[in-house]
Amino acid sequence: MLDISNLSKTFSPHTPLENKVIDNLSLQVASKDFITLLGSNGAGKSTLLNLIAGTYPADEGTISLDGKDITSRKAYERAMLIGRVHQDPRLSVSPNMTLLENLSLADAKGESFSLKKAVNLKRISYYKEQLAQLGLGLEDKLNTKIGLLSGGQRQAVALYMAVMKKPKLLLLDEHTAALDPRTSELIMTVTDSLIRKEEITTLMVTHNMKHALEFGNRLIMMHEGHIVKDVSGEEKSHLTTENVIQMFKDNADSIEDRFVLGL
Ligand SMILES: Nc1ncnc2c1ncn2[C@@H]1O[C@H](COP(=O)(O)OP(=O)(O)OP(=O)(O)O)[C@@H](O)[C@H]1O
Repeated sequence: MLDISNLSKTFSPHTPLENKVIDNLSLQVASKDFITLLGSNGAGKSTLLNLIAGTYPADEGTISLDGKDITSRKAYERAMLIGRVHQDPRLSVSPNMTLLENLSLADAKGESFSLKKAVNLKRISYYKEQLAQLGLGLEDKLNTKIGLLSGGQRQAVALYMAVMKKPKLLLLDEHTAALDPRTSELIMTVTDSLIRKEEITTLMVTHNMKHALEFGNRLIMMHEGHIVKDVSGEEKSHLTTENVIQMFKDNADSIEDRFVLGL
């Protein structure tokens, strides 16, 4: 489904700051896989997601999605196939626009439109129905600017917008990290139910070990631009936090406090 082959990326090449962040990485992701991606700071997790999304090009290697080679496609072209939610909601939604305007824009993704034309009043009852299922009271906030919503509500909107057009792939980059623990749990529940409902293949970067264990069918650990551990199915379902801490000890230089705090 997602086929990454011999991918490499070096920042600031041929300078004293040269940094090979992704090093000949290959990864095959099956349709409907939900992968939790762990790794220490600077392991290359966000860079991998950025390369998949086309934020910047890879130096070497290929990426194909659903049988199509997307390696040289621009980010906006890939956005038709790939939904994305970041830690910072401002990267996923437009805070100065209302919820309705944001949803209308996401709904019109890939079409030429003016905002006035794009705000689809006929869709309001559909949006309300869908938003009500998220259980965060968003169905009554359609005319509220996104910037005035709570952090959890914003991330729920970002998630909903990311999956609205049924992307082939969903990339989640620490999308609950800026939320308080209770809201983070709530957004993970919403995330899991949207992924299951829409059956979307997902890669989720997280520093929360509990989430990495509880969600998804496959867990990958990265270190220094490599995949150092890849556990799936039965084996993943039996993993414990102690196992993951041991994985860090065996494969990474150190384990940071924020991983342990995620327990
Ligand atoms: N656009 C960029 N230009 C230069 N260096 C970058 C760029 N993006 C990332 N890096 C560097 O690449 C390395 C890997 O960064 P990346 O954000 O992919 O790591 P990560 O595994 O997501 O880490 P974290 O868990 O801390 O978010 C870091 O040393 C970072 O400073």
